[in-house]
Amino acid sequence: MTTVLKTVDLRKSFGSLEIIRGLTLEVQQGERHAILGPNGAGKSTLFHLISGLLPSSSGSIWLKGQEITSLASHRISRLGLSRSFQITTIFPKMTVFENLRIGVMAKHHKRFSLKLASRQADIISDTDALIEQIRLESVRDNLAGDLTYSEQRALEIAMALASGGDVILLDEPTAGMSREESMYIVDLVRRVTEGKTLLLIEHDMDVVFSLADRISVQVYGEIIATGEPEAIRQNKRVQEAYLGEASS
Ligand SMILES: Nc1ncnc2c1ncn2[C@@H]1O[C@H](COP(=O)(O)OP(=O)(O)OP(=O)(O)O)[C@@H](O)[C@H]1O
Repeated sequence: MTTVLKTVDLRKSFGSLEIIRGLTLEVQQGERHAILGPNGAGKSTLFHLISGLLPSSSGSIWLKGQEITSLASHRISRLGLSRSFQITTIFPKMTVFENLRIGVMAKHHKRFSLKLASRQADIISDTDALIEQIRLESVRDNLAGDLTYSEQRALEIAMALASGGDVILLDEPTAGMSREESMYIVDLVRRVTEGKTLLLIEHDMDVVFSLADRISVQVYGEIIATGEPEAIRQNKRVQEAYLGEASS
């Protein structure tokens, strides 16, 4: 097993409030790893630290063996880490194709050696391949703002994939969805992360237990347990801290 992403004794304070409190996490290459935890546990903050959106107060973060703790987010992205946001980040007045083309262009602009014309042809075919992958061909030229909620979330996931990263961070991709919509997203996430590494924040137990190879439980800024779904389900500390609370 190769560790692809790691945090070591990570801490983050906002003023005098410590939100991430010595958090150590290891994500293995190729796994789908879910972070489960109650509201306010600091899960989104953890993603902001890993993706370079916020600086950490102390501790370290490693991607593919390279320390990324103080790197800017665009440099972390270039090393192969892609993320989606809990808040919708698509452009509503642009079409599905135009939205995705922005992400794809970011990837292609790294390859300066290519001639402009062939680069543009590549951008179009990569964008269409992505649209096919998320099965939004029928709404390719519709404005993103006119899509259904679950289609918008699918587009958002595709935006995270567009930059071509092989370590994908998704923050609550099924938030606010019906059961049917959630299962559509679960199926989509499973397909599009095939062969990649996924770190996923998710509240929905059914989603977590059907998608994750391993689960880490985050409570008050710390990981209190990591393991395979069944071991997490049986873990007494987890039951007391989270699962008990969730089912009450
Ligand atoms: N920029 C900030 N300044 C001050 N406090 C913040 C900031 N960002 C987050 N917090 C606080 O940190 C705590 C953790 O927030 P965070 O969004 O990381 O939790 P979460 O586990 O993702 O919660 P949820 O499941 O509700 O999204 C919250 O109490 C929040 O108010």
